[in-house]
This record gives sequence, C-alpha cells and structure tokens, in this order.
Amino acid sequence: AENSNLSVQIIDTFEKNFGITEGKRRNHTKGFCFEGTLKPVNPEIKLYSDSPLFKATSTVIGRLSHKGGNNTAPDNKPGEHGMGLLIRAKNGEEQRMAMNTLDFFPVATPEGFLLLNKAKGGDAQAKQMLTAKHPEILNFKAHLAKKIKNVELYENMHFNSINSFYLVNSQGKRTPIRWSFEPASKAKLPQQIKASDNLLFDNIKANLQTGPVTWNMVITIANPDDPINDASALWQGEHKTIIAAQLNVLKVNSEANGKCDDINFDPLILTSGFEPSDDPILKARSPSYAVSFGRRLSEKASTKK
Ligand code: HEM
Repeated sequence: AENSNLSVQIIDTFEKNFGITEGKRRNHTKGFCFEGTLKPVNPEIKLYSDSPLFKATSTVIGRLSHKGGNNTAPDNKPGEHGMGLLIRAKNGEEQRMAMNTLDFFPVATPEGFLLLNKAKGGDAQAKQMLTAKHPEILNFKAHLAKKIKNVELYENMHFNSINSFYLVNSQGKRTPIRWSFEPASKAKLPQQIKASDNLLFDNIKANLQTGPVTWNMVITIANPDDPINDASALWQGEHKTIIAAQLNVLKVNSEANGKCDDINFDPLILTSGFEPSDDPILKARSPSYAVSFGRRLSEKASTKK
C-alpha cells in the first residue's frame, strides 16, 4: 500500500531507483567528512543580517558527496555533487546547509519531485504527467544539455543554495537572498584520471597538505522581480553580490573516521539573522531528510547489536 505521506513516498522512490545501502543516506549516499572554519570577511553583510555567522569565526563539520543514491558512484565520470555544512557559531547557535552543483532545481514542487523520481524509475504514467504538470522540467533539461560536463575536483566545484532564504537584520528588515560557495583557488586535475573510486577524496587530501582549501560564501541579493519561492527558476541578469564569509577546509576524513556520518544536514536549521522562504521544495526537504535519517540510523543501530 502506498503511504500518503509525501516525504515517505519520495524516500521510497530513492530506495526503488537506487536500492538501499544499509545505514547510509538515501540520497547523496557516497561521500566523506571534512572539518574547517567559516570566517566572516565583509562587514557590509551585517546591514542585511544579524547572524552570528557574520560576527566571528565559526567551526564547521561538513560533508562532500555525489548526488544520487549510488554508494559506489564513480569519481572519474562527470556528475553532480553536494556539500553539507554544520556550522557552530561562537555564540553557540548552529546553522546547517546542504547545497549542490545544480544551477537550479528540475521542478518547482515536492509533488513534481515525486513524479520525476517515479519517471526515472520507469513509471510510464509518471513520465506523461511530469511534463504535463511540470513544464518547468523542459527548461531544466535544456539547461542541463548545454552545461559543460567534465570530471571536476571538489576543490573546483561551485555549490548553490538553490532555494531562497531571507536575511534579517537587527531592525527586523528581511532581504531575500540565495547563496553559493565558490572556489577561491583553482586546483589542477591530475594528468591522468585513473578509474579510482577515491580520486576526489585522495586529491583534496593531498592538496590539504599545503594549506586549507577555500571557498567564498557569495550572497546574491534578490532583484524586485526575482522569483523567491520557485527553486526551478534561475535569477537572471545583474545582481548585487557580497562575499560575506570564507570557508576554510582544514582536513578530510572517511565517513567511518570522520564526524559527519551521524549528522542530518537539514537546511531549515538556521541561526538568527536567517529565515526560510516559502519555497515548497525547501519546506519538503526537512521532513524528507528526517525519513532518510531515521531509516539509516535504525539500520546502524540494529547492525551494532
Ligand atoms: C524535495 C527536494 C529534495 C529532497 C526530497 C531531497 C532529499 C534528500 C535526502 C533524503 C538526503 C539524505 C538525508 C540524510 O539521510 O541525511 C539529501 C541529502 C542532500 N541533499 Fe537533498 N533533497 C531535496 C532537495 C535538495 C536541494 C534543492 C539541494 C541543493 C540545494 C539538496 C542538496 C542535498 C545535499 C548536499 C545532501 C547531502 C547532505 C549530506 O552530506 O548529508 N537537496 N537530500
């Protein structure tokens, strides 16, 4: 029988399409942990946000991952990737982020995402309904077809919030934004890309021996006509941006040896100075991540016994 809970249904489609890797995330399954800091670099951002993230350096536990539920996704093939952050501000507040390398989301609603996953799993009726009910998918497909697809190192990837949020300043003024973590330096791809499963991990680990790997947190302020609650719509044209902070990754660890495996990178855990938008995709993420988190933790607990 099909469960009426949308998040449960969506997680079930991940399990159907990719299978289950016991004890692991249902999406972004293959990944590794890192540790570092987030340092504010431009006080201008305080005009927009009262967040402790912009007042002092925070500590970070993060995770870099392949998109999708394949725990053995190849590192030597082009793909989409993710970055999760758990940020502990100096005043004790905590914020979590989960970003990916897509420029925007394929569909505007979680119902659309369920249809998309069903269509990917071969459901003919879902395929038909998908384009009829979610014509925005055509724009996504056209964009993806034009995107250059190379094998890329994590150090060189751009990670996007995709969903919109609000910054809130000390006067309570709300400003709609999106953000990206953009590489502050360029890492060289090895001359020969071997069919190694751990190319991406090995490379960043080697790079970290000569110093931190750094991303700039670039905040994009919405223009008046930008869609706020539609993750399938790119913000077009000129925008005001502020490099608000710098992420310094200091070390990486496998999931088994790191600190990120038991973290749910729920993007609705925000510090004061941030608020969620009403984007229905953003709102669906919390309950969906919780279903995945619950399943993998109970599997881990039962194998430990
Ligand atoms: C309705 C839409 C979405 C659903 C149902 C969904 C589902 C999931 C699930 C089930 C997980 C694993 C959670 C866990 O077990 O801890 C996950 C992880 C993740 N998601 Fe999403 N996702 C959605 C949208 C997005 C969007 C818009 C982004 C990018 C901005 C994104 C980025 C990520 C990343 C980076 C991770 C990995 C975090 C980690 O390393 O643990 N997701 N997602």
